[in-house]
Amino acid sequence: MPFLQLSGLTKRFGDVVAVEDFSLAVEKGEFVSLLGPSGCGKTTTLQMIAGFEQPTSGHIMLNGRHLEEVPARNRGLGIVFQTYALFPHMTVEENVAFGLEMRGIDKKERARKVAGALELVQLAHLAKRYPRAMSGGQRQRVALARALVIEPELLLLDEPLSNLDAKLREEMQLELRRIQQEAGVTTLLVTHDQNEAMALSDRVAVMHHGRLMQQETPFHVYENPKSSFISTFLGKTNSLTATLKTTNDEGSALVCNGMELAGPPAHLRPGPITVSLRPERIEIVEAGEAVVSGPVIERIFLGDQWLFRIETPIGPLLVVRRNRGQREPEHGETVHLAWTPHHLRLLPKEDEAA
Ligand SMILES: Nc1ncnc2c1ncn2[C@@H]1O[C@H](COP(=O)(O)OP(=O)(O)OP(=O)(O)O)[C@@H](O)[C@H]1O
Repeated sequence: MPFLQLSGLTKRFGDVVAVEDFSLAVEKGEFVSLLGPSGCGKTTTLQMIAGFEQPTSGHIMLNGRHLEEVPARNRGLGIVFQTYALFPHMTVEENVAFGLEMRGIDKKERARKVAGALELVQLAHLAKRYPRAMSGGQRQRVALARALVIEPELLLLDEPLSNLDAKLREEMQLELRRIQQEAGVTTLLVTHDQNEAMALSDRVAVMHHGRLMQQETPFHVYENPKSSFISTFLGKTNSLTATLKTTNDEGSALVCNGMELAGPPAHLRPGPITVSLRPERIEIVEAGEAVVSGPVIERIFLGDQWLFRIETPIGPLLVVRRNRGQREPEHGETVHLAWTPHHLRLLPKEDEAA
């Protein structure tokens, strides 16, 4: 039996179905992200696990116990919110010690555990500080130490890094992963930030309209999205409308804006489909090798990479190239593009409306 098992979890608020028939299994020590756009039901799912919301139906099992009947305070979970929720009148060590005090842990043991938790988040030197005299990143570490000090069976993180600026957020992502692995704690993270979910998680569970759409490793979800919603939500992609003409074990034939294209074998019926082509899969080639050609209509330098938008007969294509310090096409210059057919992902058309 998995360490955490959500089975058929559903939550309705009046007419609104916030979470629908959501099932997910998480193994001990695993880091899983619930990823999805605003309003897809991520927080509601976390709140049901935490015990702040009652499921309309479904079950939550943690380490062999049914959690539905257990009051929030007795679930023994570590929780970190976006706002950190530190006590402003308490020092860092008092904040971290609070949960232990509530549990009646004696002073000596408390001091030992607090020291260990502050060590883990690398804040031992700031134990006597007050939260107001700390940066956002440091406060976030205090919140983490406070959640981890009780040695929770499960750590729940609700958008914990979204109040930090971009650079600090990236640093804290690495930190969060290190801390989670060192503590070995099973972790569920709620985020709408695909980079964060990919950087941190063993597995990503993508949600849309209260439902679980796909749950696999970040690499697998990125490379093999099940729907066009997922392919556009996770990373950048070129989404093309096409018609699948024929398919067999060798490959498929597509028509996109009147142009014939070769694709990989498809598990779809002939007819309208969506084709996803990742920008980093498109190469700039010589005229003779081109699948499509067209002028550069946008050219953006991002330091480590270049983004180009090329006007082609199958529509504008986004192309990403690693900056290697070499000459890159100019605005208006005609470029020739190619890709291998098996890099196309053929997805059902209906998904777009979902
Ligand atoms: N207490 C509530 N009463 C009524 N509707 C609610 C309540 N809480 C959430 N909802 C609705 O349920 C849906 C899911 O909300 P939820 O907060 O779980 O989404 P989310 O994916 O976490 O979004 P965000 O990232 O914006 O917080 C939304 O349509 C929301 O308006």
